[in-house]
Amino acid sequence: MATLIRFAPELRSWLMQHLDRGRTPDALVGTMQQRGMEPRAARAIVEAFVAARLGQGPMPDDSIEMPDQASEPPRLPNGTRLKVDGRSVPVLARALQPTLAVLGNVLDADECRQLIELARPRLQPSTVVDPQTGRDVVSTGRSSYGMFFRPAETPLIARLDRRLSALMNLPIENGEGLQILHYPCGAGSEPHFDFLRPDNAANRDSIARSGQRVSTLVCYLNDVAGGGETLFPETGWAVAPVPGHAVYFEYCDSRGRVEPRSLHAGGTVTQGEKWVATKWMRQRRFVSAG
Ligand SMILES: O=C(O)CCC(=O)C(=O)O
Ligand SMILES: [Fe+2]
Repeated sequence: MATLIRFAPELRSWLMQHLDRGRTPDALVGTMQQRGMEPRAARAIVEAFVAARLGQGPMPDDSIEMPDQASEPPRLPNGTRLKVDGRSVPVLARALQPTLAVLGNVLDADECRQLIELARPRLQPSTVVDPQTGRDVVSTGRSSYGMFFRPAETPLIARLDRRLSALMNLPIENGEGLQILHYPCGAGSEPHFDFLRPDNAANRDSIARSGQRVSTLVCYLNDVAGGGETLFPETGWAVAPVPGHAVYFEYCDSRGRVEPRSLHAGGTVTQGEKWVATKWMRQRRFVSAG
């Protein structure tokens, strides 16, 4: 069941204008609440406009449908400790909306070191998909280096694929190959979403094969002398890159609705260097383009 919420044309143009100017969804919801709108309705309206701008649905005209049911429970299990692969993984911090958690003891020191050494000779400048052409171009904002392991490429990778998918509470086959990123001093990444925007053919094909990306686990592999936090500007969180720890976040529900508050960035490394291993999970079995 859903409730139809109607709104005035003035609200529509006010929202479009302020989203164009880069105001955050939270700030807009806050203003609408101050002007007397019910919080859940305000959030549903703003989310519908944000989703439409991300190519995730039609631009609302004068009404939206607000689902009556509460939001879905997170995929990340409850509790302060997760038991996975014979280890006890503490949940050091957790937020519900959006689902965001800092996990300890995800990788041990030897695993971190091995991942860096296996990846080092295979690193390439990071690329982003050009929204106009759908082609990979070397990113100017990111200025990091990266590589992908194939799923279960070595016994170590197979073990980590198993452990990380168990932590993320999804079948191992839904996982993309583990990605390693290296940020030299001065590098970082621009605020971005990990879900795929269907505004180019490569992303549309990828979503058709494997479904949307639903969750991310970024594992920190080394001690960063300065900077390099993972930043979530919509929540105010800055997660410190502590070796062996990881930050986990979810951004797509079972109906394919994406979470704009999952916006995040790799803060600039101001001293030393930063290495991470990223696992992305899909709605269904991951089938690569090749
Ligand atoms: O480096 C980080 O902290 C974030 C990495 C990231 O956003 C990604 O791999 O998608
Ligand atoms: Fe990301």
